[in-house]
Amino acid sequence: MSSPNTPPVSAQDFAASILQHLKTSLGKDAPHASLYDWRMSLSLALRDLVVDPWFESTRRTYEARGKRVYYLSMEFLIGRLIEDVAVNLQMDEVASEALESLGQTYEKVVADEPDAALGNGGLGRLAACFMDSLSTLGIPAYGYGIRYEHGLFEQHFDKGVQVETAETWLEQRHAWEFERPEVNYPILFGGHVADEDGKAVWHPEETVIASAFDTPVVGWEGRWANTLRLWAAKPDRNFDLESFNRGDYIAASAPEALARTISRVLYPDDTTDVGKELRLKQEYFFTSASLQDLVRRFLSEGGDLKSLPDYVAIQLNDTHPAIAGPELVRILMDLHSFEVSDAISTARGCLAYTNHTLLPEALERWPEDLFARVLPRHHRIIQLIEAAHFAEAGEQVRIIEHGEVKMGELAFVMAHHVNGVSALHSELVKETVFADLHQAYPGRIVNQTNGITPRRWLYACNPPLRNLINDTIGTAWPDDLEKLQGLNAHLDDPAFIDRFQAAKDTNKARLSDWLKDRDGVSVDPAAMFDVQIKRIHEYKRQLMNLLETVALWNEIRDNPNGAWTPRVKIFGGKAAPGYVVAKEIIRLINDAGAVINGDPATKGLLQVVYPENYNVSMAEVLIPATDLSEQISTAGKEASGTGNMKFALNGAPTIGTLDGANVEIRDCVGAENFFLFGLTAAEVAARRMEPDYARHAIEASPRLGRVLEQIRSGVFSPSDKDRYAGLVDGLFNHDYFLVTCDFDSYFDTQRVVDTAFADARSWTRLAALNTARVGWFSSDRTISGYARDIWNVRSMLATGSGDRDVA
Ligand SMILES: [N-]=[N+]=N[C@]1([C@H](N)O)O[C@H](CO)[C@@H](O)[C@H](O)[C@H]1O
Repeated sequence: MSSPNTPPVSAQDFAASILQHLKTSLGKDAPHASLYDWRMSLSLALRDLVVDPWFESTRRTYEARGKRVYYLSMEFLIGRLIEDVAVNLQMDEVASEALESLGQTYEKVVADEPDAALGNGGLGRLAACFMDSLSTLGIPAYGYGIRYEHGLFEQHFDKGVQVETAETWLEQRHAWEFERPEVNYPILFGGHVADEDGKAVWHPEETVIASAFDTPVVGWEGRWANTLRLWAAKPDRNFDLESFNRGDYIAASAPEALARTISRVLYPDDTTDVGKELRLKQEYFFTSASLQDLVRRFLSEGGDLKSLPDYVAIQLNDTHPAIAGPELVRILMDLHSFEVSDAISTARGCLAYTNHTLLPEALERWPEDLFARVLPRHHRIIQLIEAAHFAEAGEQVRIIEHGEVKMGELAFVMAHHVNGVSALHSELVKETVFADLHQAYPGRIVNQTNGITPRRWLYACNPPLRNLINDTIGTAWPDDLEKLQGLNAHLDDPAFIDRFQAAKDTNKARLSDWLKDRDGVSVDPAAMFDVQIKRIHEYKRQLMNLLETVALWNEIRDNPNGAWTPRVKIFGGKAAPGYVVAKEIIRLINDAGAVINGDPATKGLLQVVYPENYNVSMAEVLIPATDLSEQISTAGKEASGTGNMKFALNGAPTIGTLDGANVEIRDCVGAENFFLFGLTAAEVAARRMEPDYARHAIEASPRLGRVLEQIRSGVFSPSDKDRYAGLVDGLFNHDYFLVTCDFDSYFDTQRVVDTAFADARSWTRLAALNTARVGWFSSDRTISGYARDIWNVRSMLATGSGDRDVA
């Protein structure tokens, strides 16, 4: 079945199209084709079906003079695209049949595609989910980012230690992009600003060219397609032949190498301020290119820049593109002769900013001298913006302070709206990081709780459950996810519960086969798959999960005849290469896992698995197979989380704290259907005031004390006894994330989970209930909220005149 808007394509026709591309695009005939050839031919054949809706969407937006959304993000954690496009075009079954008729296996061909890993974690994946929802809702939009040559590093374990190697997604041709050599912009750096005839004129020292690569993003049923425009850096001058002829080959290729450095690699830090000059240049590079591009488009459609806010809604994904405020002011003042106050108000009318974290180390602050050296014109403009802000709201909050340029404050002052990413987080943003600005600009901070696209995170990654849902409530849910509520009526239908269990079992069997094939690891699909997959960070408390695992190991060995619920503890996640403690935690999980997995006393009852190189594609295999979702961050620290939503949607109940979007998930599924533990955000703040709170917590918990002593004394590092002494001492002396204080509550709640899981039918009912009640966490709902409350844009779909209400 193909979508109503794409021409019906039979498997036979589609097979012919694949063969055509094999011949003319890959220059191969079927008998000599490699997996790469088949994968590319399939991708190109699918891409052919996206081009018409893409052109149509662009044409209709142009004709309607509709308002466009511009989503500026340093990260787009896309993953693979074949299945996403096939599913959105309703071509997945046709594609599978076509390949089969050509003697190929769809799953095998799909798995050959490298992930586009242009992001670190939640922030980057959210941007990718948002692009899918913008197209599905028919909202005209561009995503703007950087076409990194190397995405997030590849993670390997060397004796349990994380080692990083460069990611190489572009070593092979990227099938989904269209190069736009005609779309390029000069990006200026350094130099000085001179006052000439009363005007500030920037004389840059360095110029790099930003060149565009476009990827169409098609929505559900192919009704609309937007553009993801990624910028690559190129030198502004040709190859230096003279140096080459002189034999100075380095000098000859230096301009190219230097320029390309800007889009060479993604900085691997998640929720940490990078603070490096190259990072600032990356942020300005893509932001300036994007603003120059959208202003050119607006003017080419006959627009008057004074009305720019009526046609352009720019969303800043965190502070990484916060330079957009001064840059748009520069473009309006220096290139279009706006007065400073008009330039500032016009720019603010276009800009909105999303805050994704409260962690102080993540708030970007650039040394003023570095900033002024790299962006001398913007340094001046920020002083003008700050002066206007002082005039409007007083001088409580400065943008430039203590020799630093604070990008959060700059983004806030230059935005008409600022939003947090969960209800709890948005309140904490008002009470903490932006408390003064909230006072000065009441009503500017709003909430837009995150969401996930159900097309990738249920329809595509979980066929067994998808089919069950289709059979039970029909097929309208993929772009109207709250329709899943219809499953509530089936929770007490034994046949439905049987099928739900069967779907989970199929996914668990698939995961165990995947682990066996990939890593030679055998897991028992009948055991509870207890999964924590996310970036490694102390506030996410993978360490507490490991401590509980060791405590359970002790408990089982102490009570070998106890009625233990077999568990497989599955961890997945990368640590930023420079994050020493996080890398220690990874090593400890692997070291402890090796000892526990080798212990005959607990074999079959407890196992630790940590597959290398967690990424989007791995999440798509792990999440459908999960029984228990670990969302155990210190309350007040995880702004939202989005993995929590994916697990619940795929029928995995949550053990978690009242943090981020966990709070709203618990509200949706019901408190009795959520395994809650731990201190609340307010209690965390109070506990931190108590002296020696960690030591007291450990003294009060012999179970925890025993585990810490085992780790400190080298039980899991016999060849290097003191390997974890520092890590354990750290818990005793400055357990900032209250692992020690929440441990007992966490351990006890895990035992409640054991008992609940032992009753298979009621557990399956609980799992199905989660799926039924988390439809609200669709990124379609999130984007509808942004469209209504922040962007004031309308969908182009229903009536074709851009006035369908997307609320
Ligand atoms: N940066 N950043 N922030 C995060 C994630 N680490 O990427 O953004 C994500 C997307 O908003 C949040 O879900 C998550 O809680 C938050 O920590």
